[in-house]
Amino acid sequence: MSQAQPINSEVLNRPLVVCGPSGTGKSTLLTKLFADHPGQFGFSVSHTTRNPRSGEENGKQYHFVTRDEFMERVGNGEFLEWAEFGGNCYGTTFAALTALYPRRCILDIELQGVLQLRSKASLQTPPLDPVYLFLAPPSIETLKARLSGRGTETDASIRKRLDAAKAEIEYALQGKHDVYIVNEDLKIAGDKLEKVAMGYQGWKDCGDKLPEFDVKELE
Ligand SMILES: Nc1ncnc2c1ncn2[C@@H]1O[C@H](COP(=O)(O)OP(=O)(O)OP(=O)(O)O)[C@@H](O)[C@H]1O
Repeated sequence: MSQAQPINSEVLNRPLVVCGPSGTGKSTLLTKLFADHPGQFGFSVSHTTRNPRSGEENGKQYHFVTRDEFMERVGNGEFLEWAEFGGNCYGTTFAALTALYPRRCILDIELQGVLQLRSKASLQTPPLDPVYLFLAPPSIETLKARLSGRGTETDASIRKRLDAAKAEIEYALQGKHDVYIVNEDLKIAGDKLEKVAMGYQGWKDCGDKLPEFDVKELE
Protein backbone atom coordinates (compact mmCIF):
# COMPACT_ATOMS: atom_id res chain seq x y z
CA MET A 1 0.00 0.00 0.00
CA SER A 2 1.42 3.35 -1.02
CA GLN A 3 1.74 5.77 1.89
CA ALA A 4 1.28 8.64 -0.56
CA GLN A 5 -2.44 8.10 -0.87
CA PRO A 6 -4.48 10.81 0.80
CA ILE A 7 -6.07 10.02 4.13
CA ASN A 8 -9.68 10.99 4.56
CA SER A 9 -9.49 12.62 7.99
CA GLU A 10 -13.25 12.54 8.58
CA VAL A 11 -13.38 8.77 8.51
CA LEU A 12 -10.68 8.57 11.20
CA ASN A 13 -13.22 9.97 13.69
CA ARG A 14 -15.38 6.92 13.09
CA PRO A 15 -14.60 3.98 15.38
CA LEU A 16 -13.63 0.92 13.36
CA VAL A 17 -15.39 -2.18 14.59
CA VAL A 18 -13.61 -5.34 13.48
CA CYS A 19 -15.96 -8.32 13.59
CA GLY A 20 -15.50 -11.91 12.61
CA PRO A 21 -15.38 -15.43 13.98
CA SER A 22 -12.64 -16.42 16.39
CA GLY A 23 -9.75 -17.85 14.36
CA THR A 24 -10.37 -15.73 11.26
CA GLY A 25 -7.18 -13.77 11.80
CA LYS A 26 -8.28 -10.55 13.50
CA SER A 27 -5.42 -10.45 16.00
CA THR A 28 -2.84 -11.38 13.36
CA LEU A 29 -3.94 -8.61 11.01
CA LEU A 30 -4.47 -5.96 13.68
CA THR A 31 -1.07 -6.62 15.24
CA LYS A 32 0.55 -5.96 11.86
CA LEU A 33 -1.58 -2.85 11.27
CA PHE A 34 -0.58 -1.37 14.65
CA ALA A 35 3.08 -2.19 14.09
CA ASP A 36 3.02 -0.50 10.68
CA HIS A 37 1.31 2.64 12.03
CA PRO A 38 2.54 3.34 15.55
CA GLY A 39 0.43 5.88 17.48
CA GLN A 40 -2.28 5.97 14.83
CA PHE A 41 -4.78 3.63 16.49
CA GLY A 42 -6.07 3.03 20.00
CA PHE A 43 -7.79 0.22 21.82
CA SER A 44 -10.18 1.31 24.58
CA VAL A 45 -9.70 0.33 28.24
CA SER A 46 -12.70 -1.72 29.43
CA HIS A 47 -14.37 -1.67 32.85
CA THR A 48 -14.59 -4.88 34.83
CA THR A 49 -15.84 -6.07 38.21
CA ARG A 50 -13.19 -8.80 38.42
CA ASN A 51 -10.27 -8.41 40.80
CA PRO A 52 -6.98 -7.15 39.37
CA ARG A 53 -4.36 -9.87 38.80
CA SER A 54 -0.85 -9.29 40.02
CA GLY A 55 0.87 -6.65 37.91
CA GLU A 56 -2.39 -5.18 36.60
CA GLU A 57 -2.93 -1.47 37.16
CA ASN A 58 -6.23 0.32 37.46
CA GLY A 59 -6.84 2.31 34.27
CA LYS A 60 -4.24 0.41 32.28
CA GLN A 61 -5.43 -3.12 31.44
CA TYR A 62 -8.90 -2.35 32.88
CA HIS A 63 -10.81 0.13 34.97
CA PHE A 64 -11.48 -2.02 38.04
CA VAL A 65 -14.81 -1.16 39.67
CA THR A 66 -17.22 -2.70 42.17
CA ARG A 67 -20.38 -4.37 40.94
CA ASP A 68 -22.40 -1.49 42.46
CA GLU A 69 -20.42 1.09 40.50
CA PHE A 70 -20.61 -1.01 37.33
CA MET A 71 -24.40 -1.34 37.62
CA GLU A 72 -24.75 2.37 38.34
CA ARG A 73 -22.86 3.08 35.10
CA VAL A 74 -25.09 0.61 33.26
CA GLY A 75 -28.11 2.47 34.64
CA ASN A 76 -26.63 5.78 33.46
CA GLY A 77 -26.32 4.39 29.92
CA GLU A 78 -22.53 4.80 29.93
CA PHE A 79 -21.72 1.48 28.24
CA LEU A 80 -21.75 0.99 24.53
CA GLU A 81 -21.63 -2.73 25.24
CA TRP A 82 -21.29 -4.92 28.27
CA ALA A 83 -21.72 -8.57 29.20
CA GLU A 84 -21.23 -10.94 32.11
CA PHE A 85 -18.75 -13.84 31.80
CA GLY A 86 -17.92 -16.28 34.58
CA GLY A 87 -19.59 -14.18 37.25
CA ASN A 88 -17.86 -10.91 36.34
CA CYS A 89 -19.04 -7.98 34.26
CA TYR A 90 -16.98 -6.48 31.45
CA GLY A 91 -17.88 -3.50 29.29
CA THR A 92 -16.74 -0.64 27.10
CA THR A 93 -17.87 2.87 27.96
CA PHE A 94 -18.34 5.61 25.43
CA ALA A 95 -15.92 7.70 27.49
CA ALA A 96 -13.22 5.05 26.97
CA LEU A 97 -13.57 5.54 23.24
CA THR A 98 -13.50 9.30 23.22
CA ALA A 99 -10.41 9.25 25.48
CA LEU A 100 -8.46 7.82 22.54
CA TYR A 101 -8.94 10.89 20.38
CA PRO A 102 -7.16 11.82 18.06
CA ARG A 103 -6.12 8.21 17.57
CA ARG A 104 -8.65 6.15 15.64
CA CYS A 105 -10.46 3.77 17.92
CA ILE A 106 -10.46 0.12 16.87
CA LEU A 107 -12.88 -2.25 18.56
CA ASP A 108 -12.62 -6.03 18.31
CA ILE A 109 -15.98 -7.06 19.75
CA GLU A 110 -18.28 -10.04 19.52
CA LEU A 111 -21.72 -10.11 18.01
CA GLN A 112 -23.55 -9.21 21.24
CA GLY A 113 -21.39 -6.10 21.57
CA VAL A 114 -21.94 -5.17 17.94
CA LEU A 115 -25.70 -5.40 18.37
CA GLN A 116 -25.60 -3.19 21.47
CA LEU A 117 -23.32 -0.69 19.75
CA ARG A 118 -25.63 -0.56 16.75
CA SER A 119 -28.59 0.44 18.87
CA LYS A 120 -26.73 3.00 20.98
CA ALA A 121 -24.11 4.67 18.78
CA SER A 122 -26.40 7.17 17.10
CA LEU A 123 -27.92 8.21 20.45
CA GLN A 124 -24.63 9.61 21.73
CA THR A 125 -23.81 13.32 21.81
CA PRO A 126 -22.13 13.79 19.43
CA PRO A 127 -23.40 10.64 17.69
CA LEU A 128 -20.92 7.86 16.97
CA ASP A 129 -20.87 6.57 13.43
CA PRO A 130 -18.86 3.34 13.52
CA VAL A 131 -17.55 1.57 10.45
CA TYR A 132 -18.41 -2.14 10.75
CA LEU A 133 -15.88 -4.40 9.08
CA PHE A 134 -16.37 -8.15 8.83
CA LEU A 135 -13.27 -10.27 8.48
CA ALA A 136 -14.28 -13.55 6.92
CA PRO A 137 -12.42 -16.85 6.58
CA PRO A 138 -12.16 -18.11 2.98
CA SER A 139 -14.14 -21.21 3.97
CA ILE A 140 -15.48 -22.93 7.04
CA GLU A 141 -12.93 -25.69 6.56
CA THR A 142 -10.13 -23.12 6.74
CA LEU A 143 -11.66 -21.52 9.84
CA LYS A 144 -11.70 -24.88 11.62
CA ALA A 145 -8.14 -25.62 10.53
CA ARG A 146 -6.90 -22.24 11.79
CA LEU A 147 -8.64 -22.61 15.13
CA SER A 148 -7.21 -26.05 15.79
CA GLY A 149 -3.87 -25.21 14.15
CA ARG A 150 -3.35 -22.30 16.57
CA GLY A 151 -2.96 -24.88 19.33
CA THR A 152 -4.44 -22.58 21.98
CA GLU A 153 -7.89 -24.12 22.36
CA THR A 154 -9.34 -27.20 24.02
CA ASP A 155 -11.96 -29.20 22.09
CA ALA A 156 -14.67 -27.61 24.27
CA SER A 157 -13.37 -24.14 23.56
CA ILE A 158 -13.24 -24.85 19.81
CA ARG A 159 -16.85 -26.07 19.96
CA LYS A 160 -17.92 -22.86 21.74
CA ARG A 161 -16.09 -20.73 19.16
CA LEU A 162 -17.69 -22.62 16.26
CA ASP A 163 -21.15 -22.06 17.77
CA ALA A 164 -20.38 -18.35 18.05
CA ALA A 165 -18.95 -18.38 14.50
CA LYS A 166 -22.27 -19.68 13.20
CA ALA A 167 -24.11 -16.70 14.68
CA GLU A 168 -21.42 -14.26 13.44
CA ILE A 169 -21.54 -15.64 9.89
CA GLU A 170 -25.34 -15.78 9.79
CA TYR A 171 -25.40 -12.13 10.82
CA ALA A 172 -22.76 -11.21 8.23
CA LEU A 173 -24.74 -12.96 5.50
CA GLN A 174 -27.51 -10.40 6.14
CA GLY A 175 -25.21 -7.80 4.61
CA LYS A 176 -25.22 -5.44 7.59
CA HIS A 177 -21.50 -4.62 7.67
CA ASP A 178 -19.98 -1.73 5.74
CA VAL A 179 -17.00 -3.69 4.40
CA TYR A 180 -16.17 -7.41 4.11
CA ILE A 181 -12.61 -8.68 3.82
CA VAL A 182 -11.84 -12.33 3.13
CA ASN A 183 -8.64 -13.35 4.87
CA GLU A 184 -7.26 -15.88 2.43
CA ASP A 185 -3.88 -14.36 1.70
CA LEU A 186 -2.47 -12.44 4.68
CA LYS A 187 -0.75 -9.78 2.55
CA ILE A 188 -3.83 -9.04 0.44
CA ALA A 189 -6.19 -8.97 3.44
CA GLY A 190 -3.68 -6.85 5.39
CA ASP A 191 -3.47 -4.28 2.59
CA LYS A 192 -7.25 -4.02 2.48
CA LEU A 193 -7.53 -3.67 6.24
CA GLU A 194 -4.91 -0.93 6.12
CA LYS A 195 -6.84 0.89 3.41
CA VAL A 196 -10.06 0.81 5.44
CA ALA A 197 -8.41 1.63 8.78
CA MET A 198 -6.37 4.53 7.39
CA GLY A 199 -9.33 5.84 5.41
CA TYR A 200 -7.34 5.77 2.20
CA GLN A 201 -9.17 6.81 -0.93
CA GLY A 202 -11.50 4.03 -2.08
CA TRP A 203 -11.67 2.35 1.35
CA LYS A 204 -15.43 1.84 1.11
CA ASP A 205 -15.22 -0.20 -2.07
CA CYS A 206 -12.04 -2.19 -1.54
CA GLY A 207 -13.81 -5.09 0.17
CA ASP A 208 -14.58 -8.59 -1.06
CA LYS A 209 -17.71 -10.53 -1.78
CA LEU A 210 -18.50 -13.01 1.00
CA PRO A 211 -17.88 -16.65 0.07
CA GLU A 212 -20.99 -18.84 -0.05
CA PHE A 213 -20.83 -20.32 3.43
CA ASP A 214 -22.84 -23.36 4.40
CA VAL A 215 -23.27 -22.65 8.11
CA LYS A 216 -24.45 -26.23 8.68
CA GLU A 217 -20.77 -27.20 8.46
CA LEU A 218 -20.37 -25.42 11.79
CA GLU A 219 -22.89 -27.61 13.62
N1 LIG B 1 -4.33 -15.49 5.90
C1 LIG B 1 -3.91 -16.46 6.73
N2 LIG B 1 -3.35 -17.57 6.22
C2 LIG B 1 -2.96 -18.56 7.02
N3 LIG B 1 -3.07 -18.56 8.37
C3 LIG B 1 -3.63 -17.49 8.95
C4 LIG B 1 -4.07 -16.38 8.16
N4 LIG B 1 -4.59 -15.45 9.02
C5 LIG B 1 -4.46 -15.96 10.26
N5 LIG B 1 -3.88 -17.17 10.23
C6 LIG B 1 -3.61 -18.06 11.38
O1 LIG B 1 -4.88 -18.45 11.89
C7 LIG B 1 -4.85 -18.54 13.33
C8 LIG B 1 -5.95 -17.66 13.92
O2 LIG B 1 -5.62 -16.28 13.75
P1 LIG B 1 -5.87 -15.21 14.94
O3 LIG B 1 -5.39 -15.75 16.23
O4 LIG B 1 -5.31 -13.91 14.44
O5 LIG B 1 -7.48 -15.18 14.92
P2 LIG B 1 -8.51 -14.21 15.70
O6 LIG B 1 -9.58 -13.90 14.71
O7 LIG B 1 -7.82 -13.06 16.31
O8 LIG B 1 -9.09 -15.15 16.83
P3 LIG B 1 -9.63 -14.73 18.34
O9 LIG B 1 -10.87 -13.92 18.10
O10 LIG B 1 -9.90 -16.09 18.95
O11 LIG B 1 -8.53 -14.00 19.02
C9 LIG B 1 -3.45 -18.12 13.76
O12 LIG B 1 -2.68 -19.29 14.00
C10 LIG B 1 -2.91 -17.36 12.55
O13 LIG B 1 -1.51 -17.46 12.44
